[in-house]
Amino acid sequence: MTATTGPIASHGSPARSVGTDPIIEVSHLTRRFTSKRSETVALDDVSLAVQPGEFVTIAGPSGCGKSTLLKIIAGLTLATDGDVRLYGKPVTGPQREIGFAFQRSALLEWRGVRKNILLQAEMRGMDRRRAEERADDLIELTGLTGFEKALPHELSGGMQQRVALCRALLHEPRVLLMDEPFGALDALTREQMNIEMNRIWRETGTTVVLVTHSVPEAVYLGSRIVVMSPRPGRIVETLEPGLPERREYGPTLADPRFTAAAERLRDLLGASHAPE
Ligand SMILES: Nc1ncnc2c1ncn2[C@@H]1O[C@H](COP(=O)(O)OP(=O)(O)OP(=O)(O)O)[C@@H](O)[C@H]1O
Repeated sequence: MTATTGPIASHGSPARSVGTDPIIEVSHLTRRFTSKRSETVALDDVSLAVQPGEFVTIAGPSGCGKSTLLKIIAGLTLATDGDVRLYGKPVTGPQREIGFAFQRSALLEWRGVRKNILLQAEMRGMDRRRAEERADDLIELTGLTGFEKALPHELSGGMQQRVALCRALLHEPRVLLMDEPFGALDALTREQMNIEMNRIWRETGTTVVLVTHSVPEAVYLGSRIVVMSPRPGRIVETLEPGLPERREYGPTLADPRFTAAAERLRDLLGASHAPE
């Protein structure tokens, strides 16, 4: 693992600016979906502050409002009540200054790896040369060198997710929102992506909020793990295992701080799955 220089590291050193203002601030958020026949309360009074440089994982049972929370932070859907601030400003519509990665990589089948990554630059009207340099740095960072022209169907699922990740990071967002980005991958590829994600987080200093159903993924990646209840989604507990930022996979999984947090998370999710 080599330290990266150049545009990738341009957020400055990946300093965790503890004690500064939150980069994301969610206050008393409620989201109801109302139709003629029913009303669903997806989120109920959720408050969460994310500091610059944190890696927050959000775990919770299916349907507890995790995706809705990410979409509200991104300004893709509005809250019914409550307030969201990103970079200190109220979120009132779609946010451009973030990266978003989904479970499905959503690549264009007829475009090669590099051109799929550069789509982000085209949509934003970024300076072409800067974008190309940045794309090449990201291709190197994510181990895609040699596959620049490969089409999505020629790539493994893990490689496709790496391309999607490069695209989400191309414009150097300070905040990256990820909705189950590795959920469709096999277990070994998922582990590999977790290891890479930890490295990319450390090397870029990006603030990450990642939604997951996986207990090991939540604890391995998160500097903080937010646990949600079944619908209506509320935050039931926040875990801070205190693991170092650099995490070798095997030793981390055997670390008592990891095992204790994983056990607690399993308990909370298990308890929240119990019939009412
Ligand atoms: N656009 C919508 N219209 C109506 N109901 C919605 C809409 N989006 C989400 N919901 C409902 O809100 C609740 C929360 O959905 P959401 O997708 O946020 O949950 P989730 O925790 O991300 O689920 P999963 O883990 O299964 O992806 C669900 O009951 C869902 O049916």
